[in-house]
Amino acid sequence: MITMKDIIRDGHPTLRKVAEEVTIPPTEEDRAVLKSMLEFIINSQDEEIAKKYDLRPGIGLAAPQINISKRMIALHLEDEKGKLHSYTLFNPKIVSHSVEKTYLPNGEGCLSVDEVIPGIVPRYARVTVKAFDIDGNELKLRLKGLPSIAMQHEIDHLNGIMFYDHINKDDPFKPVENAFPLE
Ligand SMILES: O=CN(O)CCNC(=O)c1cccc(Cl)c1Cl
Ligand code: NI
Repeated sequence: MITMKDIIRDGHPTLRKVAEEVTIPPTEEDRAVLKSMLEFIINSQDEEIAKKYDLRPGIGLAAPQINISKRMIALHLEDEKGKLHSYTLFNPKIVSHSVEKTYLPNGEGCLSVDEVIPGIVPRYARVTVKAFDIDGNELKLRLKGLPSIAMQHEIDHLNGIMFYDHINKDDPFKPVENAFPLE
């Protein structure tokens, strides 16, 4: 099982690389790694397991965070309507997005960043994503709200981008044009 010791931290070069596309159909090994990434996220949200293994909670994980520079991500979160969004994806790609932007009022965090970095992280309010599922089938997702924000945070990891790269360095809480707080 993945634990915090497997997660690389800011400064590790892999976090700033553009990850390689996964060959489709995926190998058994790629499938096993992706499943273990989802398992970690679910474990990190389980009070007992997280306490037992000292896991920091997360709603997503990208393969570069476990030093695997491949385009694989896992997400496991509920949206504002209580709908579960649980995804294990290969080669996710944003194919279209809203002009409107949104951001989490309390900012974002990252398992690969040990310190809290406050500030507005502008994200597209809505995204359409094409990807391949755990079996190599192509799928299309239309997301808004927290699922949309988390998807963008994870796809950024595949392109060597960290959430704080989006924060205004001069004024972290400066209003962003056409961006509205979530909730
Ligand atoms: O890349 C994934 N992580 O670093 C896992 C830890 N961060 C989070 O769960 C998290 C927290 C707040 C906002 C967003 Cl969008 C995310 Cl994703
Ligand atoms: Ni992250």
